[in-house]
Formats: sequence, structure tokens, C-alpha cells
Amino acid sequence: MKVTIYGSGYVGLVTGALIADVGNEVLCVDVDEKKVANLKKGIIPIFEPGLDDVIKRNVEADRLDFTTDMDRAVAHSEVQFIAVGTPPGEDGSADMQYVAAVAKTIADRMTESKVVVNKSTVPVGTGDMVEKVIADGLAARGQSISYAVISNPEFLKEGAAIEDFMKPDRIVIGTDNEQAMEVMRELYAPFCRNRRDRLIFMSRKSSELTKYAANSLLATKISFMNELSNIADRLGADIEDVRVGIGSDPRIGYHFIYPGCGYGGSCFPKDVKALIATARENNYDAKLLSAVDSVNDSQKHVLFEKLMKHFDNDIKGKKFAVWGLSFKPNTDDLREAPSRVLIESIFEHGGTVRAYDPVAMKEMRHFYPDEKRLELVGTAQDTVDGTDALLINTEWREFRSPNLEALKSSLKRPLVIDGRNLYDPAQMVEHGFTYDCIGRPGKHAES
Ligand SMILES: NC(=O)c1ccc[n+]([C@@H]2O[C@H](COP(=O)([O-])OP(=O)(O)OC[C@H]3O[C@@H](n4cnc5c(N)ncnc54)[C@H](O)[C@@H]3O)[C@@H](O)[C@H]2O)c1
Ligand SMILES: O=c1ccn([C@@H]2O[C@H](COP(=O)(O)OP(=O)(O)O[C@H]3O[C@H](CO)[C@@H](O)[C@H](O)[C@H]3O)[C@@H](O)[C@H]2O)c(=O)[nH]1
Repeated sequence: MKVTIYGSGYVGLVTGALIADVGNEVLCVDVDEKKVANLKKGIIPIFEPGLDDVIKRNVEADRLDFTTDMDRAVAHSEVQFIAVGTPPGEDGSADMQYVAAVAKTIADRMTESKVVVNKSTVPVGTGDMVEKVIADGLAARGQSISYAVISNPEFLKEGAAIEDFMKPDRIVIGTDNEQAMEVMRELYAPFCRNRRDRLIFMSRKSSELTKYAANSLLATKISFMNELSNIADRLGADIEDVRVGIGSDPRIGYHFIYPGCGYGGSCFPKDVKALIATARENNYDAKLLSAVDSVNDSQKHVLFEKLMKHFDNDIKGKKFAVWGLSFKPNTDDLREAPSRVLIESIFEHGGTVRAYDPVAMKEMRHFYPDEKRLELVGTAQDTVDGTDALLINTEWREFRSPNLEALKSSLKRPLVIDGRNLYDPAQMVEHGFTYDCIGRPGKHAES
């Protein structure tokens, strides 16, 4: 099958590469000329484990190509995927300008039937908008060509995108168009070889809402646990024991109940806000979702608040080591990353930072060019030398078993503030650290 994908970001590239990998001819389209020129040279704009190999082998096999040429994009295939960004506007609502632009691109050029598949995360009713843009475009050209606009939200996680796309829990398709359903069954058959019921068909609006429902529920679980961790902190209970205690109930489960320094990334913060905005536009005050969002905003300040307590609210002239900058491991994505809130608060209060992240440092430098305030160094151990405390933002695997003796002797003061609960508090105290983390007691004994 021939497939066109508009948007060569996380979703477009992963979708394009993997749909090509099962034997289709895919054309990835982007308006960013530099991105496309780099992709043509084999330079991948994002860090996503395994993606470069999949792209390389499919380009070599002539199944995957990149272009900025919109005429070629529309002519290439019947199946036209939209995977462009839907960033938050000022009021939190999703900005639909890029999706609308793709719809117009297709409308202005199509000469034969199309199935337009929307993979971007979009507010309910966007399918209707895309359908109208295409109808208006065809009418303006005096054309009458059949087309279907369907919803097919994407559920992949950054850092695990290939596995998620190849072995999806479910593939949600929102349409009542039989022909489009058949195209989707054929396209996705290689991704659900042993379980055809992974394809879930529903109305377009329900499909659009399903995406926001999934992300909002996951965000709710995290904010719930973060709120509980703050309560546990004040009561001397251990949130990690509570997590194990509640997760063993299959109705609750162990997934997505890890407390931390707040959820980040390009999806949860934006999608929770967008659903709140959609509810507001429809005269509904989404109180629970607003609380989820606000708990998360506060949680991103928890590490800094803990730091200030340890320094009697004065960190002027102090330098702090920070491990982990990306919003989660296995990605270089810094969008809405809690590390940025922490680092900015330290700067605001007169402190400086020396940081290390296995992949996100180049990206971080774009945000903070001042090398005096933010030093970026090559290893986790180099980060701590002569600093006043270590703060941990991201649970990269390489931070799990540090050399505690080396760590202690490098720090001016043996203080570790851990936003991901990586270590055993008792063990840290035994090694002479003051160990502060999220919702766990027994950490204040200083040797
Ligand atoms: N990142 C994720 O993990 C993830 C997962 C599931 C769903 N989503 C959703 O998928 C959508 C895309 O997210 P992303 O992270 O891939 O975005 P991204 O910002 O990484 O990439 C979007 C790309 O679209 C391009 N673009 C903009 N206008 C265009 C146009 N008119 N024609 C062609 N290309 C155009 C941009 O140049 C950019 O390269 C969003 O709605 C997002 O919420 C993202
Ligand atoms: O128990 C947990 C799980 C996650 N997080 C945080 O939540 C954020 C998001 O993590 P994750 O969901 O793994 O990453 P994303 O790549 O943002 O993926 C989410 O957002 C995507 C875009 O919509 C969806 O496709 C995915 O299904 C959904 O998991 C990160 O900051 C994590 O640190 C926690 O704090 N505790």
C-alpha cells in the first residue's frame, strides 16, 4: 500500500518508518526544509531508541522517502495520515492551525479519492472541521471527489515508541465509512497478527475523545500518587509501601502509580489542559481535571522547596549537581520537563547548576545558553565534584547504582534530593547521606 504522512516528528517518523518496515511505500512530508534535508542525509531529528536503524533500512529498500513537495505528497497515495503538532494555545486549548493547513493542502490538490487519517491528538469535532476544509476546497475548484476523514489516535510513548507501535494494546479507529475501515484493517493487519480484536472501531468523535480520556486518566493516576506522597511526607508514612500495597489490587494495578517530581512531556500537560478547555467551551467545569493539572504544576516545585528547606531558604552563590534533564528516560525531549522548573528556580534564587543527562544536554543548551549558570558535563560523577547537593530529576538506568563512597566524597555536603525515589533511604543514611525524596520517611538523619 502507498501511504503519505504529514509531519515528521515523533509520531510521523515512527509511524512512517514502521508502516514502511512491513512492506508499504511511505512518503513522509514536512514543512521544515532543514528537517527534511537532514532526514534525506540520514540525520534523525529526535532521539528514539532503534528508530535510526528502521529508517535507514527502509530508505535503502526504497520504501521510505522524505519531501517538502506538497504536490508529490498528495499525489503519492490514497491514504493520507495527518501527524502534525497540536500545541497548546494561550488558553490551554489545542491549536488546530497545522491540522487545518494539511487539510487545505490535500483539498487544493487531490484529483482522486482519499482516506484522510488523523493521528494527531485533536479536540472532538476536528474530524468535522477537516471534512469541511476539504469539502470547501473541492467546491472552490468545482470538483466532486469522494473522500473519508477518519480518526486514528496514537498511543505510543516516547522512548518505547517502536515497541508500542509494533505491538499496540489497541488501535482505535473512528469512522462509520466501510471502505475506510477496510483500508485500516489491511494497513494494520501486520501489527495485530495474533489478535485481530486489537482494532477497535467507534464513531469519529468517540475516537477523538478516547485519546484525551486515556492521557487524562494516566495523568490523574500520577497526580493522585503525587498528592498522596505529599500527605505521606507529612505523616511519616512511606509512599513506596503504599504504592505496592494498592497496586496489588488488580482493580488499581501497578502501572503509572510512581510518584515523582511531576509529569512532563509533550502530551500529558497539554492534553489535560486541552480537555479542560474543551469542557469549558461546552459549559462544563472539569473540576477533577483542573485539580490534576494544578497538582502537577505544584509537584514540579517540590524538589526546589525541599532544597530551600535544607539551606534555610538561602542558596545564593551555591552550585548544585543535577542528574537527568529529559522529562523521562530514553528520550532527549525537554518539553514540560520538571528539570526546567527546578533549574529556573535555582537560577532565580542566585544558585548555579552543573548537570548531566545521557542524551538531552545538546537540547538543553538551546534553552539555556549561559554556560556560567548552567554547566553541562560528560558523566554523572563529574557533575557532583564540589557541588553543594545532588538533585535527581530523571530515572535514567545509569543513575540506579552510583558509587556512594565516590559520590559522598565529591559533594561538599552529603545531601541527595531525589525526585524519582531511586534509592533505599535507610541505605543512603547508613552511607552518611541526608537523603530526601518523594513521600518517604527515615531520611533526615544526617551523619
Ligand atoms: N510525541 C508523542 O509521543 C505523541 C504520542 C501520541 C500522540 N501525539 C500527538 O501527535 C501529534 C504530533 O506530535 P509530535 O510529537 O510528533 O509533534 P512534533 O512537533 O514532534 O512534529 C510535528 C511535525 O509536523 C510538522 N508540520 C507542521 N505543519 C505541517 C504541515 N502543514 N505539513 C507537514 N508537516 C507539518 C512540523 O514541522 C513538525 O516536524 C500531536 O498532536 C501530539 O499530541 C504525540
Ligand atoms: O508512574 C508514572 C508514570 C509516568 N510518570 C511521568 O509521566 C510523564 C509521561 O510519561 P509517559 O507516559 O511514559 O511518556 P509519554 O511519551 O509522554 O507518553 C504519554 O503521552 C503520549 C502522547 O499522547 C501517549 O501516546 C502515551 O500513551 C502516554 O503514555 C513523564 O514525565 C513520567 O516521568 C510518572 O511521574 N509516574
